Amino acid sequence: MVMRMVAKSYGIEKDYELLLGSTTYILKFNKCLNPNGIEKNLGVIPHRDKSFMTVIEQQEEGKGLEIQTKNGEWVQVHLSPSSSIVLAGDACMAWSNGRIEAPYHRVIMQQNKDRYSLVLSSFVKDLKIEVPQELVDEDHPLQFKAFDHYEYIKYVSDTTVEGNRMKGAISAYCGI
Ligand SMILES: O=C(O)CCC(=O)C(=O)O
Ligand SMILES: [Fe+2]
Repeated sequence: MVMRMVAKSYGIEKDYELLLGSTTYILKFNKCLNPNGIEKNLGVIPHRDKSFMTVIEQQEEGKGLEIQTKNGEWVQVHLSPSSSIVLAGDACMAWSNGRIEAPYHRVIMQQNKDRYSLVLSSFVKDLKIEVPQELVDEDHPLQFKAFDHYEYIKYVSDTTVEGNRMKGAISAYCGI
């Protein structure tokens, strides 16, 4: 829904519909353990999602998820149990020719209890992700070559933890 609106505003609905036809989803149940008094314990390491899009629901109201701003500051995302947050992943950033930023995020544990969240991620299967022509012009030269999403995931997992932490993994993989 969010993506459909974004695609419409860029005039690339047809390209988006094509991707949607090849989209698969993975639902992950995430548990971060009680930090047992350790202040500001890291729950999830800073990363950019390797998915196309991610939707996060946090079980309880509270702090935890943080997103890094362009000037390097970490800001807390306040999520109520009835709301979700939509994050763009690396694949969406590349597809949009860098127009849609995949946020660098992490989870910081600040309460003395386990934290549960539901993470729904989308991936594009059996179709190369290619920047729509409409998003390339003199002011916006092509930034990413066409790529296979699952090959990209394989590339990242082959480079182990380092690959997952790498902020610029997608640029290293298919950047121009
Ligand atoms: O649990 C969360 O709120 C975020 C988890 C996350 O960033 C991820 O699984 O990629
Ligand atoms: Fe994430």
